[in-house]
Amino acid sequence: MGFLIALPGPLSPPGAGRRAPYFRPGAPTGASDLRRTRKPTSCLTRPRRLATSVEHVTVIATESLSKRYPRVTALDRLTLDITPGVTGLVGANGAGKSTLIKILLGLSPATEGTARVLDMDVHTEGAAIRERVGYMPEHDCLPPDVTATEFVVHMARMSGLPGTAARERTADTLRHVGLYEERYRPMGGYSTGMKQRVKLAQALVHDPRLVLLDEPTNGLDPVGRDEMLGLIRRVHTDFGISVLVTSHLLGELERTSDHIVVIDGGKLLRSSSTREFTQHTASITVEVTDTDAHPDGTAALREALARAGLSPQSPSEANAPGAGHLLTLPLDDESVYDTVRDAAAELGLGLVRMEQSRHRIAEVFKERSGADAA
Ligand SMILES: Nc1ncnc2c1ncn2[C@@H]1O[C@H](COP(=O)(O)OP(=O)(O)OP(=O)(O)O)[C@@H](O)[C@H]1O
Repeated sequence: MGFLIALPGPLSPPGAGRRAPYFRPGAPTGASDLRRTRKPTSCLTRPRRLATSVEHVTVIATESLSKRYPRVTALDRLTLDITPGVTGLVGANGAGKSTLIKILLGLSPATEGTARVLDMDVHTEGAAIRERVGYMPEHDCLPPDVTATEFVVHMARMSGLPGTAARERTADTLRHVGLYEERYRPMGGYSTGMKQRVKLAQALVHDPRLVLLDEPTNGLDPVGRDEMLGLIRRVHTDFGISVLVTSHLLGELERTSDHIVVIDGGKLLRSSSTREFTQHTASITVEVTDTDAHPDGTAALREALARAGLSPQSPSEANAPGAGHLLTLPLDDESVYDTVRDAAAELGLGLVRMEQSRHRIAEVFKERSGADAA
């Protein structure tokens, strides 16, 4: 979905140009009040609204939400309850992620069911939702001849920020996404990673309570992905803004998200905390050093453990970097820890790591589809 950066004009969806007023309901609204009360740039320079006692509050709630196009059902009776924090929405291409975001922004009507965002009805309160929600579209949609500063200032002004505040908040936001040095260059010369950062900055500049990020790691190399995922995590931890972030890669969001929702063919496959997804398995992972006496310490330990009646294995991701130095062992009881420690000590090997293994999200689904096929 690449339809929206909220530029005014015929290409903008109805209401897309309405972004957040700078002041929250109940806050002072006049320029003189602004001068009297607070410095308008402070929001991105200090933690704000960190979710504490309101963890139970629902940020997004859908009930039996469906969207049918003439030839395809994009969403099929989807019921979700998303709380504050970072939520990963994972699904293959065509699973319905962008369709869900369009409905949540009040830009596309659902065929059936209901959806509420920040306790507002997407059907009747779309404009109010867009005032309080930031949105980062999936596709490249930045004007090439415009600098990042000009663009983000424009978006901030459209959100109702006065000129000076818009410029100051733009500088803060671009600094937050790591584009401060490059902010006066036309965006046509930016790399994909820089463009993604500008899109993130414009989603944040109006101080939203929630941001919807559609495939923010699209087109990025592994380092760029890691950096973007780190930035997204900080949007919540540093500023208390809730995040719904989509990806078609199952494992990508597990370090970034508190909660993971998986959809397939518009249907909900699973929604649970990342911790539940990646719960401990009943095995431990062990890593030891090599020594002069045992140049392959891992092999020596494997033999010693086998002699002690254990069944050491190579980890399931055998091709992963460093996997050749790891052993996994079934954790039948706590004595396994002692056996490993004693074996390593007898061989004179340093014990680098001995920890209970965790599921990877991808493994959970591999196991499940294996069970389904059986
Ligand atoms: N305007 C539309 N008219 C008809 N079909 C559509 C429309 N928008 C989306 N679809 C279809 O709905 C399904 C879900 O599309 P959607 O864009 O929501 O998926 P997605 O999970 O975001 O995937 P991607 O990351 O590839 O965009 C797809 O089969 C798509 O072809």
